[in-house]
Amino acid sequence: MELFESIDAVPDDFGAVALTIGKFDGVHGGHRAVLERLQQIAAERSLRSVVVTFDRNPMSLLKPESCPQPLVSTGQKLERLGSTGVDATLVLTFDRALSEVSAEDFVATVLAGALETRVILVGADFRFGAQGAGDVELLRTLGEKHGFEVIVIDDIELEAGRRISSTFVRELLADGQVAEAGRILTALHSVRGIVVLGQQRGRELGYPTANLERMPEGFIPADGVYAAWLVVDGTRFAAAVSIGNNPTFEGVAEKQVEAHALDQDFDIYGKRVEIEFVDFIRGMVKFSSIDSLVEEMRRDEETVRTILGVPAKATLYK
Ligand SMILES: Cc1cc2nc3c(=O)[nH]c(=O)nc-3n(C[C@H](O)[C@H](O)[C@H](O)COP(=O)(O)O)c2cc1C
Ligand SMILES: Nc1ncnc2c1ncn2[C@@H]1O[C@H](COP(=O)(O)OP(=O)(O)O)[C@@H](O)[C@H]1O
Repeated sequence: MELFESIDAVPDDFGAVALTIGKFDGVHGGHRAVLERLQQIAAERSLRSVVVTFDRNPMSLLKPESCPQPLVSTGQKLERLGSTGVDATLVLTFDRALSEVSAEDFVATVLAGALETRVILVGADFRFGAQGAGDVELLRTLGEKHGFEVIVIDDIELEAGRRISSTFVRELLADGQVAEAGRILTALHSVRGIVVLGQQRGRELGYPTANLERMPEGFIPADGVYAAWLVVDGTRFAAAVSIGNNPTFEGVAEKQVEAHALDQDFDIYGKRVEIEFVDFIRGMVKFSSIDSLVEEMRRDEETVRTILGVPAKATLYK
């Protein structure tokens, strides 16, 4: 996938395109269905398939108090978009200046200027331009002027009838339902960040944990214990993950996202690692003793083995 980080980066001879435009937060199943349709249309008409997206949620600038936490960072989003097979993604910096561009000027400079748009796929509720003044109707009118067709795509629904949306995935994650979220995302939900120093206690408990930096990439699921994969330098390790402020111990103010890789002993401080959530095991508990915490962690480890299909360590007889 080619990546353009501004309209100026699009080469003049890039060619005619079919495009879709949006936040694509999470690149969930609904997004993927749209991107498949986009690629079909592009192939039928010998056009290149392009996604136009933003470097942040426009709401973070326009209405920060009600802007939701993103499901994925821009980096994670671009990786996921790349895996869908689209030819290119144009990432627009959503700053004050862009927020003030009128609907007409946006179409003239981006869709009909930097890009040679022939087809655009949008949802029925698509809004664009300053104050969201542009709608599908206006886009159609502008399409006649600039020579592109507008195709409106229906909402993609789950079997249960609920619309697939980033909001739905966010609600599931905030409730710890990572397996269900993964089903809608069509990929495991993940967070990633640098491994930093924790309280240096894990090793003493028999469960060293790689603690992620304070603001990792990706939406942090509800506090609790999870079965997950810890990805280090491209290798996946089965892991028991804990999210919360370790209530058994006093004085951890910040929420910790930490992963214990089963059967491993490695030094991964300073590495950028990814945690892919598979299933929820239990909530965070304030134990009355460290022994009862460790006992529960042992049970968690066994549960992780069952969920991920990792056999128990071979017992060594001396
Ligand atoms: C599988 C697992 C389950 C955990 N469950 C709890 C828990 O229920 N309550 C709690 O206070 N801490 C829990 N923790 C977090 C531990 O308190 C924490 O890993 C330990 O204090 C080490 O912290 P450190 O990495 O900052 O040294 C859990 C950790 C793991 C790996
Ligand atoms: N199996 C393992 N899973 C996770 N981290 C491990 C493991 N074995 C060793 N480590 C290393 O030990 C560190 C965690 O040790 P710990 O005593 O919990 O200290 P901290 O409080 O800094 O997390 C990790 O950051 C990692 O570098």
